[in-house]
Amino acid sequence: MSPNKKMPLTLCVTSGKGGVGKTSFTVNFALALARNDNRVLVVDGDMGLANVDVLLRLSVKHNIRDALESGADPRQALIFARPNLAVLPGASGVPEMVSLGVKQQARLADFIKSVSVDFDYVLIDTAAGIGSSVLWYNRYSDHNIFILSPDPTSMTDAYALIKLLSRDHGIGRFNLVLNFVRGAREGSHTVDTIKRVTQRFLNLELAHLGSIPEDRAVRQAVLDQLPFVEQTPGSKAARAIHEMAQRVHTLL
Ligand SMILES: Nc1ncnc2c1ncn2[C@@H]1O[C@H](COP(=O)(O)OP(=O)(O)OP(=O)(O)O)[C@@H](O)[C@H]1O
Repeated sequence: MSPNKKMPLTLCVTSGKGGVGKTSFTVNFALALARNDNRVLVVDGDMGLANVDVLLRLSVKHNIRDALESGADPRQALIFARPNLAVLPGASGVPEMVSLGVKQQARLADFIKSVSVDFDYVLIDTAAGIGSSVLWYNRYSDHNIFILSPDPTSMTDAYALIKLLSRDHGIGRFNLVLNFVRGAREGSHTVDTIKRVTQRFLNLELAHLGSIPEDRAVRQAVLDQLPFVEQTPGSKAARAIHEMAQRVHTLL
């Protein structure tokens, strides 16, 4: 690497509650960034139940765990899924990868760093919950993107994870993406509520990167194993993703 080479910006996509659209967001946001001439790496950091490869219909030969254990060149595990877009597939059904020990964390950090150098953005799709791999990925990344839905359980779980990360892990900045929005009023009410609560009880200002409407195109794209920004580029969800990709500099 040349001494002046810019390091990639690493963004961790996380949520607290499961099923709120982290993987759909990560894959489609990555594609939108890739189409804006950025070189993007998606790391499937859901160490127990990986599925980035499923949404892109990729055939996986080596995953993150195989590459870590074999000591082979980590780049061999990368799949070049689209122009400007590579994927480091996660391990599925491997419970010990969910709770990382300190040594594993150090190896994973070296490993991800070594594959990241050729990219402008690294997006890490984490597991749901507050397992040690989720906390570690949040600490490792330059910035986080918190996906939540207007569902009160999603807000409660996001709040719990934000509290844990700010209190015990030194993270002071949180960027929200609201998903499954069914109307402007619901969207702004949800964002205002979580911002007010975190300001009042944690003394934290949350940033709002954008909102994605509930959109049948998203579910259909998952069923067809194609990203919705490709399958239905004119859909409301795809337009929302492209707008956020244009605003990515606000995370810096
Ligand atoms: N904006 C949306 N409109 C409609 N359906 C959506 C939307 N976003 C996500 N979904 C659907 O919600 C389901 C869960 O999405 P996804 O797998 O991306 O969530 P996740 O947070 O990554 O889940 P997990 O925590 O299990 O990893 C999928 O079936 C997806 O199609």
